[in-house]
Amino acid sequence: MTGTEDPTNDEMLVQTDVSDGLSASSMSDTTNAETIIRADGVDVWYGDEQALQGISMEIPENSVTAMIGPSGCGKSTFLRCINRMNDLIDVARVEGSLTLRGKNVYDDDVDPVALRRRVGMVFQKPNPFPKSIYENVVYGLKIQGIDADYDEVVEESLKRAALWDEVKDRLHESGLDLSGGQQQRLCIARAIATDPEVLLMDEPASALDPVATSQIEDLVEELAEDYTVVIVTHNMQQAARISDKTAVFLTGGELVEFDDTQKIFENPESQRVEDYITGKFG
Ligand SMILES: Nc1ncnc2c1ncn2[C@@H]1O[C@H](COP(=O)(O)OP(=O)(O)OP(=O)(O)O)[C@@H](O)[C@H]1O
Repeated sequence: MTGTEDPTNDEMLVQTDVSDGLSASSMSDTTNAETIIRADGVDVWYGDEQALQGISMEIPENSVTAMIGPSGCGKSTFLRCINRMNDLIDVARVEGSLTLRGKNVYDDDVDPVALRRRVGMVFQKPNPFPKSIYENVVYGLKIQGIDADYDEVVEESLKRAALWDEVKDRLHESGLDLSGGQQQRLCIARAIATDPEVLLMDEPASALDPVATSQIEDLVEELAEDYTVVIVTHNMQQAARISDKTAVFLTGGELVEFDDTQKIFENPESQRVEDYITGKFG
């Protein structure tokens, strides 16, 4: 997506959600943080091909959890399980249990639309809608018919996304006129304007230059004070810098190790993980 097109189906889905009204709690001490997402034996198939095998992990709230591993090992697939974006792929089948605050998101009575409001998503390439900065931020609220003080939401969301100072004098100019890094922060502002609990980020900095990447990394760390961030990255240094927990997936869709980030990078249990993070393969 070049940023000049209409919103894709995925973006529209994330933005057209209807609220079930649950809001984030705030907890800054990740050591004692409660589990917000628990995967237990999650298997995913695309047709006959198994993409994830028996994934189990507990993600603490108000923390950054990184998913790393070689291309095709299932990181994005796992991310998309959390807000049921895989529902949109006809051939995808998910088994096992994946709970958000104790409720299995795959239960029949869970509305995927309401779920996606609690679990926002930021995509790899910045994809502002072809609208003003202001309209981008309030888009989700407006199409959900949520009445709010839009001016306040815009200011608050842009401040939380560390973009306010750069755009406060041109809120009615097009979001597409911003730099790539600013566009991605605008997309983050758009994702948090509807007050989700979890933010899923699929390689949010991979299309950005080093300065913009560093701004996004700082922002992710700040966002974890109010949100639970789950981020897929190809960049191991980035995972080491910004995450509290790291999940290492390896070929075949296996979660080989999940632990505190420092442990994974300094003293992993698995030889395969050590080989991967020291660059012996992948
Ligand atoms: N829509 C789909 N239809 C069929 N197979 C798919 C689909 N999406 C992913 N796959 C397959 O599932 C496996 C895992 O893919 P996934 O994109 O989750 O991996 P990844 O670790 O995120 O890869 P990358 O780092 O390259 O983005 C791959 O074999 C991929 O080809």
